Amino acid sequence: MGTALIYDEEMTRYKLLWVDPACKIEVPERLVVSYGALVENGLADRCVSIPVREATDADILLVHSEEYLEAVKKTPYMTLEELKEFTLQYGDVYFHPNIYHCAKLALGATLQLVDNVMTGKVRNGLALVRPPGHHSMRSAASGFCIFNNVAIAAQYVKQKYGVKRVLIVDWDIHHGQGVQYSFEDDPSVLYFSWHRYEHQKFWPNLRESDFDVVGKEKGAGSTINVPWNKVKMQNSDYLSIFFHVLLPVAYEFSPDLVLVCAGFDSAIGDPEGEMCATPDIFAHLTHLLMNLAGGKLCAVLEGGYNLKSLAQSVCQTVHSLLGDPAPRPANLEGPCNSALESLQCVRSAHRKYWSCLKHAADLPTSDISTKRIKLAEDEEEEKLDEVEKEKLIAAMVWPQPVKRVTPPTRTAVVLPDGVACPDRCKHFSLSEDPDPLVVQKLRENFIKDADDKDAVTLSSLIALVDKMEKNEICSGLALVRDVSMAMRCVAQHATTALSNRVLVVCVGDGIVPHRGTDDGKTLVVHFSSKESEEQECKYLIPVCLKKGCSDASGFIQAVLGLLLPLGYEYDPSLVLLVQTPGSGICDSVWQQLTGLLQGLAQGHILVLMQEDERTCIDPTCSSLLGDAAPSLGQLHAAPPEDVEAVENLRQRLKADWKLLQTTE
Ligand SMILES: NCCCNCCCCCS
Ligand SMILES: [Zn+2]
Repeated sequence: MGTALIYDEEMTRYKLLWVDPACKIEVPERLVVSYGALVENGLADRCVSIPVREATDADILLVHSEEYLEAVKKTPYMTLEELKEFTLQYGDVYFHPNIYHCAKLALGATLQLVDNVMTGKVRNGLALVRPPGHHSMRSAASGFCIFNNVAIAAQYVKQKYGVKRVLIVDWDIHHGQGVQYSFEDDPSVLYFSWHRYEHQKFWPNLRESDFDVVGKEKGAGSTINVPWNKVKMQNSDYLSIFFHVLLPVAYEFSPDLVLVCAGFDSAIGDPEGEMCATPDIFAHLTHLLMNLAGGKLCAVLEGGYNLKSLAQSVCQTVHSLLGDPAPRPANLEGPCNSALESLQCVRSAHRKYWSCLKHAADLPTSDISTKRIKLAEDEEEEKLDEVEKEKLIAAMVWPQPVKRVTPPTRTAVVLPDGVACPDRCKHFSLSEDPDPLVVQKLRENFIKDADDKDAVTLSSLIALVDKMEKNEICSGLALVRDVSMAMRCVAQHATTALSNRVLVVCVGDGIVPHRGTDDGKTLVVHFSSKESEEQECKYLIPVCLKKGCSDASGFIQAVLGLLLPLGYEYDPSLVLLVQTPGSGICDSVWQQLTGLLQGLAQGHILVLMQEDERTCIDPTCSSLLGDAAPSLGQLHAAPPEDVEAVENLRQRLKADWKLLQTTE
């Protein structure tokens, strides 16, 4: 299934008609450069183009009041003076004779997107719209927003499709207070937002944007607010929140649909956010959400005011929606202290609502809620001259995102004779006889009993890895007689011949290679149900799960909170995913793991399985081909001893691996 792109240039036909410094950044060029970049990068053509429609009154009244709608309906006929007058009753927003029409198109575009995703016409998509929506409230416009596109979409799918649970991820740099107010007592809609806050000193300066506001009554726990109390947050800060707050809760919640308030003012260069996360981070944020809800993800444009980073971030998002491998998450370090403080506060505030956070630490000693009052007092701190600051931010530079091309072959498979090659995959075998020298070396190093078949298989694997290195093949699956031997052989070849870093993820109680773990060329993470005899060290990490990998909840929480942070910080050029017999892992969990790991190494992942594991071939290939993994369903609490084991491991390893930190 494809990716929808919903855009209409009519939404560029309104703009600020008077002087208002607070609104001058919200310009029609935001859509022009975003759509233009999608066309220029050949992305628009790869999407399913779906026409916008005008929202109806009924659509709008799902969230807004009749009196507000009636008032907005009058604006097309207002004079300039009347428009200014009408605007004064709201904050940081402006009206225009054509903005009501455009607001109906923005909402209509959003609903067209959710209709096409919910009916399976497409898997996911992006609605490129303005005016944005997440600040508008039941009876008020705010923050450039007229109708709350995403909040209405959530009510709409609940009503029209009987959707039980909707996750809204608001990665815009502002708090979508309008969305929060719509669902604060509604447990069926989980609203997650991070936002520049600076202890309530940043717009919209609301007390209810802080981490300790978690929802009301039945909705307690279904509002997650992550305040950024400093600017210049980076990729590591954003990923830490995904690994240690959003993803664990999202998997436990198990939404039927994911809506993204896709604001890109959280990217570097934006005058509003003043953050330092680079546009390619949205490739990963999107990818990390794409295995939820069976892949049903609707992204709706909110903010984004630096035309260059906005256009790049939009392209990164659409590349991922299309299934293109993400660029490697280069040189991540740990979250900064302020981010760590917010992380710890949010996890602490939500531990009584989410079993995945039950073991979260208490509030930090330096409880930041007290800072809110103190900072409010000393307002006189130096105010960098606005104009100077805007110049500095506009002058920010960052590397051009790398071109994201999908290799000619997406997935190659090495299978025993007589096993059919799954469709859409390419059967891989040696084009000519294996090089006798290579065979000789293999025999010396890896093959004890001189079984010629092994030599051919290993030679094929080496050739396959070489083609992945050249980006001719993206990913691979191989069924082999002896997975341990194959694992050691591939790891050795990749780290020596190709001087790479290899992340080896072993699932099951098989043997684990020790080579390369001391010089950091190989990072081995081994999930098994048995206490391991291996000596744990920085690059050899045994993860003992009592229930093994058969308990979906315990396993997936270990993947999200331990394996992904390790993998992203290690940033391998190849991922080796090995399933040894007896892992007990079920297909859907295996597919989630395979899907999530493809965010690493530009999607270069090689899966090794025992040759008699025939049932696993199709699910594994489906995931390697970029199909969304099936939803795991709502996850019960993970076995306490497994949670404990992962928690202890994280505490021990966080000195070496900063992305594992969850407390300051
Ligand atoms: N310095 C200008 C202040 C603008 N404040 C409102 C921002 C609304 C963003 C919507 S994503
Ligand atoms: Zn914003």
